[in-house]
This record gives sequence, C-alpha cells and structure tokens, in this order.
Amino acid sequence: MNHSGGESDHNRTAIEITKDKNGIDQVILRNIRGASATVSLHGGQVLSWKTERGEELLFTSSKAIFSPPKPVRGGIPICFPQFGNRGTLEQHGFARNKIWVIDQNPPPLPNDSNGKACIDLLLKPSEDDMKLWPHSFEFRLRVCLAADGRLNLISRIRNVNGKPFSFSFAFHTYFSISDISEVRVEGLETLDYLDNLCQKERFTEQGDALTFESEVDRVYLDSCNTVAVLDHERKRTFVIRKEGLQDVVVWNPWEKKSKSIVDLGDEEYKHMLCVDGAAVEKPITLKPGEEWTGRLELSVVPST
Ligand SMILES: O=P(O)(O)OC[C@H]1O[C@H](O)[C@H](O)[C@@H](O)[C@@H]1O
Repeated sequence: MNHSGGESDHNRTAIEITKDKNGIDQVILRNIRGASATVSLHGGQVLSWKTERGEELLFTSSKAIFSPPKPVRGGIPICFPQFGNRGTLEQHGFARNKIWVIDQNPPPLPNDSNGKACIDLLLKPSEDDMKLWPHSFEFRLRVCLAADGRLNLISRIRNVNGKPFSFSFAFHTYFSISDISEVRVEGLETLDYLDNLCQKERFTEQGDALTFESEVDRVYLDSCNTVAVLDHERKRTFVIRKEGLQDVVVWNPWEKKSKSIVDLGDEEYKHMLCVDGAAVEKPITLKPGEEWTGRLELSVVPST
C-alpha cells in the first residue's frame, strides 16, 4: 500500500505500509525533502529516523530480535504502563511487546498534522494484559515527520475503566552517536536524579554538562522541557523537546553490562545513548474518562 498523507503538503509527503521479515506491518513516513521515519506495529516503535541525506539518527542493535513478544533493542521503545522494574509487571511494561493497530479514525489533535507525514496507532489491552494489569485503556500514538525533518511523537492515554489507575511511562530513545566518550548532554545541570545503579538513591547533578566514562542509569527529576545531546565528532546536536513528561532517563550500559545483554553487541554501547522523555518518579493517575497527553519532539541541528 502506498498513498499520500491525508493532510500532507500538496500530497508530496507519503505514507507507505510494508511488512518486515516476520510479516509485521511497518509504516514508512517520508517528507517532501526525502527524510524518513519507520514505525513498526510491533510495540508502536519508531525503528528508524533518517535525514534527507539518508543518515540514520537512531541506534538499533545489529543483534536486535524482531519477533514479538520480545522487545526490539533500538529505536524508540514505549515503556508503558511501567517504567523499568518499578512495579509488578515485566520490565518496562507490556506496550513495547504488543502488536498495535493503525487507528483509522483518531480523535483530532488541533494544528498538528499540517505539512507532516503522520501515522496514528492504537493499543488496547488484551484479556491477558487485563489479568496482569486490570485497567482498561486506549493508548493512541501519533508519529509525525515534519517538512523540516523533525520527528514528533504524541501519546494519548485514556482511562476507559470504571476506576482510577496510575502508570509510569517513557519514550526510551536510542540515539545513534559517534562515540560515547565524545558526547555530552546539556540541560540536566543541577537537577536531582535517582541513580538506578545505587538502589535508586537520590543525588544532585554537579557538573556543567553530563559526559560519559562508565555505566550510567539515572532518572533526572523535574527537568526543563529541552535537553540537548551534543556529538562533537559528527558535528551534530540532537534537541529533545518534551511536554507532559517531567523526567529524563539517561542510560548507557557501558562495557560490562553490555556483555550480559544478549541482543546488544559487546562494543555497540559506544554508538548508542538513551535519553528518554519520561514520567517515572511521580506516576500519572487518570480518573475514569480522563486522558493524558505526553509529547516528544526530536530535531537535529549542525554544531561545531
Ligand atoms: O534491557 P531493557 O529492558 O530494554 O532496559 C534497558 C534499560 O532501560 C532503562 O534505561 C533503564 O533505566 C535501565 O535500567 C535498563 O537497563
């Protein structure tokens, strides 16, 4: 199937639906300049985001396993309804392991899709999910690629239950980087963080910018809505803008942990950095009928 985006810029943006090698649908979004993004229905997961010159901006492991219910190591997995091991569910919740469907008739989002190639996906709990997490929800994900190459992800989670529920959440974004020793993260200075490597103990960030020389697994709390990942060698900076997501998770497994992760090559930690817009420390609570919206916007700009 290949058709032009409904609300697209003079019908020159395109949405193509193909199948991966396991027969799972994936959606390729293209903008008018030839940038692209690939979204798999497995996990509602963005697997690729490329510039108009065809450069891949997201990391996916060469050892990634693309067969549900295994999550895929790379791209932008969605952690829901639980981040990490902070609850009784499997690590990072079940949303990343499920097959989502294309939402043919999503509720409108004002001024959102002008000139963009967009796809709307939907996840509702299965009977098995309800046994583990007895809450009925509708999770709508919109992924859009703008004319200037920005990638937008909008999550809308609605409580269609008779009682309130709470969840944690992350857009677990694997950025492709030249070398972990050469990058720095700006925008987290002076913030408190919970260190997953020290039983979630709370510390305060002291440095000017975050640089990497060993394993890092932290939840930065109450961050401002813009964070940047500067990659000196590639002379580019990722700009992460978020709304409705108070926290930022930063993760790199480094050498030793990488060796224990079956779907990650031993040396691949050098070329990935996860910086996630997330809601972890204070779970989000929805009353019956309420909806929560979380937004992530990723862009890349040249830097020196
Ligand atoms: O291996 P996964 O389940 O995909 O998790 C990968 C990582 O995700 C987050 O960054 C967590 O903070 C880490 O503790 C975890 O190791």
